[in-house]
Amino acid sequence: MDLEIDNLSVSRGGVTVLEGVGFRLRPGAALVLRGPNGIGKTTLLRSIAGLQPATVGEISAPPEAIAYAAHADGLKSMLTVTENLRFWAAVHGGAGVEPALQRMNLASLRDRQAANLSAGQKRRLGLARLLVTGRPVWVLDEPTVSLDAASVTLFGEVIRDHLAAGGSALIATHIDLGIPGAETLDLSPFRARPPEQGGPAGAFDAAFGGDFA
Ligand SMILES: Nc1ncnc2c1ncn2[C@@H]1O[C@H](COP(=O)(O)OP(=O)(O)OP(=O)(O)O)[C@@H](O)[C@H]1O
Repeated sequence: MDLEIDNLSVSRGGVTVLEGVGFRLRPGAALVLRGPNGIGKTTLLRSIAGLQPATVGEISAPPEAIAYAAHADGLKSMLTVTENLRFWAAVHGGAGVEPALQRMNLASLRDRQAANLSAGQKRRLGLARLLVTGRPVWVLDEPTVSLDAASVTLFGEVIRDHLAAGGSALIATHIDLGIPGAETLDLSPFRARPPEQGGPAGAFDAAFGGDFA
C-alpha cells in the first residue's frame, strides 16, 4: 500500500510546527526522517498514525494500515512477554507470536513479566509487536533507543525483511539502520514560519528558539 502525504501541516499544543510536508512511500521502500530536536518528527509521525489530526493536508493510508512504534513501548507490565504479544496479535488479528519471539531474540524471555525486562529488552518486545500486527506500513519513532549494537543490527535486518515482503517503513532516527536504498527527508525546510514571515497565525513560539537555532 502506498503512503502518500500531501501538503501536510501538523501542530502541537495548538502551534503549527511543520507545514507543506509531502512525500510518497511505496511498498518495499523506506524513508528516514531527519531534523534537529524539536522540529516536529514525533508530531508528524503521530499525525500519520492517526493519533492526532493534521491541521491541513491529506494522508492517503488509513490508520488500520499503519503499525506505529512510539517512544513509549506501550507494554502491559503485569503480562509476560508472550502474553503481551498474544494480546496485540488478538487486537490486530495479525500473525502468530512465535515467529516474532524468535525474530526479536525474545524466546528465552517468553515467560518473564514485562515489568522485569531491561530497557533494551522492553524495546525489543515493543518492536516485536510490529511483527504480530500484520500491518504493511511501519511508522517508527526512534526505534533503536535503548538497543545495543547487536539489537540495532538485528532490527535493521527485520526492517529489510519487512521491505522485501512488500511492506514499507517511515523512520525517525538519528542513526544508520543499514537499509540499502533508504531515502532521507530533512524536515528543516518544512519548519513552520512565524506569522510575520507569512506563516500561519500561531506558528511561532519564542520557546522554539533554542531548539531551532
Ligand atoms: N503541548 C505542547 N505545546 C506546545 N508545544 C509543544 C507541545 N508539545 C511539544 N511541543 C513542541 O512541539 C515541537 C515538536 O515536537 P516533536 O516532539 O514533534 O519534535 P521532534 O522532532 O520529534 O523532537 P526530538 O528529536 O527531540 O524527539 C517541539 O518544539 C516541542 O517543544
